[in-house]
Amino acid sequence: MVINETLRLYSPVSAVIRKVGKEAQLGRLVLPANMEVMIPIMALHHDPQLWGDDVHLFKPERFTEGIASATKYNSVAFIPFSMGPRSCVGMSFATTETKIALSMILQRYAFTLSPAYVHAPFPIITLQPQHGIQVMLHRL
Ligand code: HEM
Repeated sequence: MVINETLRLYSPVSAVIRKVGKEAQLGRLVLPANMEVMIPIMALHHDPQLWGDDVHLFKPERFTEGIASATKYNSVAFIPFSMGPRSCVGMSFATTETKIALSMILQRYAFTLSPAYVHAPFPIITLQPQHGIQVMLHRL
């Protein structure tokens, strides 16, 4: 739940681009062949119509009943790893690695943000903390 909520609010990849293979109808739009379409992952993850008025709050409990329930069964509302045949091949690896790293840290330390921390998510190819993330570790 914490990992999903982090990926929602701070999606490392903020958008993906796809090329239209052959002319296609998308709702009222006709997309010509070869047109490039940007899918704004970050905007979808921050859309109050999809997530509610508390969209900007960090609330891992949104995912208590899983992703399908959190997105009200709208499969494009949460796509940090993109979707379809060219979605991220590293998804399971990245998620497992994050769980292992977090559990190794939390078995040994409690941590809080340093007062020096300045919240400044900044997209440079991937989303990054502009001034780093200063934390204070407390050995358990
Ligand atoms: C939290 C971590 C990660 C996120 C959020 C992420 C997200 C994404 C996204 C959104 C795409 C689609 C990009 C596009 O179509 O333009 C992608 C593709 C890809 N990712 Fe990741 N990724 C992560 C970690 C990893 C890791 C750890 C690996 C390798 C071990 C990896 C390997 C790849 C590869 C090879 C593709 C291209 C797949 C293709 O085009 O068929 N990713 N990733």
